[in-house]
Amino acid sequence: MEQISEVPLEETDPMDNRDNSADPFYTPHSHTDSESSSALGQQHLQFTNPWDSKKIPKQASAHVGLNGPHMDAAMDAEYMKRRKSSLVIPPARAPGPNPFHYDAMLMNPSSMMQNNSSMNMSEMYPGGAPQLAGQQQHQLAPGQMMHSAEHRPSLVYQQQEAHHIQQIMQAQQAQQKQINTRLVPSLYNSQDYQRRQSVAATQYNPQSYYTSPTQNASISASNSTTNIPLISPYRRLSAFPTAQTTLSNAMRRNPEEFLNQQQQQQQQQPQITIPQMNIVHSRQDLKPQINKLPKYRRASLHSKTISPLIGLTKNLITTYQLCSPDFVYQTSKNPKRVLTKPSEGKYNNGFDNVNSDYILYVNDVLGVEQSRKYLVLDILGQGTFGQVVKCQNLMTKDIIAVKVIKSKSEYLNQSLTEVKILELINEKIDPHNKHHFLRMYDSFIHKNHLCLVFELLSNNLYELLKQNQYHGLSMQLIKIFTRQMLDSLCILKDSKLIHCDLKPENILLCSPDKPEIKIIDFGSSCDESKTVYTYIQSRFYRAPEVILGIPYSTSIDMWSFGCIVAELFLGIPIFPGASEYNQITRIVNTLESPPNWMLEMGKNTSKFFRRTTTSTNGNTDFNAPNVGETKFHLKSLESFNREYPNANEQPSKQYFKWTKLHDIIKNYKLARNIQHSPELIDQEMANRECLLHFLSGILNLNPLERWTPHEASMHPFVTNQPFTGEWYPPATMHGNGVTGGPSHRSNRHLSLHEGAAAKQLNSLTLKE
Ligand SMILES: Nc1ncnc2c1ncn2[C@@H]1O[C@H](COP(=O)(O)OP(=O)(O)OP(=O)(O)O)[C@@H](O)[C@H]1O
Repeated sequence: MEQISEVPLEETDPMDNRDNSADPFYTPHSHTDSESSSALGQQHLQFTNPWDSKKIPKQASAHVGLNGPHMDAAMDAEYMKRRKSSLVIPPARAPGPNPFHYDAMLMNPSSMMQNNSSMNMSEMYPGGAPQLAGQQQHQLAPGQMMHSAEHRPSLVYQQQEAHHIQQIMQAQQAQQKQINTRLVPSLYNSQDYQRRQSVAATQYNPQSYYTSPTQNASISASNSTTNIPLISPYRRLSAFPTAQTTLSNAMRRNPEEFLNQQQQQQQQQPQITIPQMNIVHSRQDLKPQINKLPKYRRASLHSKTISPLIGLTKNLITTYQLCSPDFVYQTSKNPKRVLTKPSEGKYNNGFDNVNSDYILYVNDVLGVEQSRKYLVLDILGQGTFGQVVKCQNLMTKDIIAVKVIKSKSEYLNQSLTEVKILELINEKIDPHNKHHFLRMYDSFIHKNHLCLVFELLSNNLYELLKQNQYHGLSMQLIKIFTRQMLDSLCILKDSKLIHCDLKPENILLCSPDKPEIKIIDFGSSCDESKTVYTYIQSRFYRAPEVILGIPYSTSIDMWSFGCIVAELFLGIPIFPGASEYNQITRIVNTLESPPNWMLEMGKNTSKFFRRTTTSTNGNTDFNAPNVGETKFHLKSLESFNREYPNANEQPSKQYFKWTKLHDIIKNYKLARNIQHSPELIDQEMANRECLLHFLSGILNLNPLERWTPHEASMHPFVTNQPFTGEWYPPATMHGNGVTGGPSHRSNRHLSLHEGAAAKQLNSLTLKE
């Protein structure tokens, strides 16, 4: 099989292709292309880790509407404002007319009226016929307005505010003389409309039919133009109080008596209770009150009521159909949105872009066989090997994920290995789908592209951290993920399979609301006895033995696993190396130097380390032949740049205040909600102690001492047994050649193991 070419030390790393748009670790030097994004095109919902209420950051808490200690006053006020407006309940309404008639009328009232001449007014407007301001103005001279007064009150749908009423009462005498000629509904004042919209119907007061002379003057002026206020007539009508014609006659005969009667009637009528705003102090206060049959909700097509939220989201198509019976939804009529970037055709008869990626459009169909046709719905991610799209099986209607591999032969060949390994895992190794491996359903070729059909999963762990504003997850959640990853790693080790590309991007949640994960992307995987490639693993998660160029085994997955666990705690990668030199520098500075036997064996050791030999007289002689004790020193930045001027290595960016793993973990900031509880702080610090011990057993530079997944599974961090400060893995059948022992063995012990280690590693075939 053709090997993906080795990349010179100073070049960018093809394994790094995460979406770096908001990544604090993004440096152009450290990644290949920012287009290659695992989250390309995805809309990132603001994720607030549902299993980690403790750690929800301030911003995130606002997103989910959580109130409480995380909210500051300004946010609180804004939050309340939004809640207030959503609590305003519309007034009781007569059955509404077809809103489309109204809209059309607003556009062209006269033609609309003509078009609807066959329809009688009561059919169109069951609540009473509205009169549009402009239309009214056109048809009636000021003196004539009273003739249509029977209809006019029907247009008044909102109550006046208290001070208006007072004004009205004062002007009542004057109005009595003019009432027949000056009764103009205040509705036409669109500002009033806007202001009153949130005032509920219980304050409805017939006095509001009257307007003050000053108001009338301004209204008359505004109505003298043909402007139609930008108010939906549907809304006007919907709030229209019924039986207005008789009322207005009575009102005209004796307005004073009428008003008194109305006031008395109103006092006798039971008051409608409007929901009151309450300040939300805690989560408890957010308990929703659910009415089985809420008022004012529109009916669905099946005569059940549906909430406005459902109506405008889940039931959008039904909502459209209710508004316009002619509306028919057809996906095929949707415009085809391109999902691939760049979208210009270059190869494969224009089907592929410059990167040999198939140019995908929404509503494309992948596959030709009847039962294997997949309708493209959206993009899920993009990686080195191709694009992953959300699709629907046109026959079964199942929603699945399809990975469309690039059409280049090296990617195709490598992906055929992924197919073989996934088939092996799905059919033989984990036939009952119990060990957190991705399921593959099908594979086929479409326009020279290998397509792999997978079960649809949710966000990957990198996206999870990103959406959590790069804050670490709770201990509880880290433990849940750790157990599942270890379960998979045990199975892989027993099957002698190496994943070779474990990273947060390749661990996906099964669904957004459950802490259940699966491991994906077996495109770089291999059998432990066939470790063909030396340039493997994404840099941040690359094991020291791979960097140094010595034979490797399943223990490289354990290194990546350790880096992932640390990242889940810290929220950001523990070793975010900008180059291989930078990567090994970070590892050495944070942990320790690799043992001598590794450096002696490493093909790449001389790139990064300077060998010194202590001569017999005790002087350090860099160039002396091997006499006395040999030591390795990491090259300084200056000497590395002198040797490899093209590398142009930059000083390490410091993402943590502390250098050593111990200090980084211990001093990591405490979650806000435990900061004031000494008890919770003690518990957190005990958990950190245990995590630190766990990590130091896994992030052991010596692959032969690094804990195996079976050993790690027995650690108190995983089992939740009490951690006493010391723990040694019990001897297991699954060791790395050295059974048991703490991560920090003495140098004396190490030297004893060196011979055995070298022997064992040499027995692994290294084909290059
Ligand atoms: N089954 C799936 N369901 C949902 N999303 C998926 C699925 N498989 C992959 N993805 C998304 O697509 C991204 C890329 O997938 P994958 O890692 O398989 O591609 P790749 O080309 O092999 O990437 P890499 O560069 O890591 O090798 C993943 O990080 C994930 O976000």
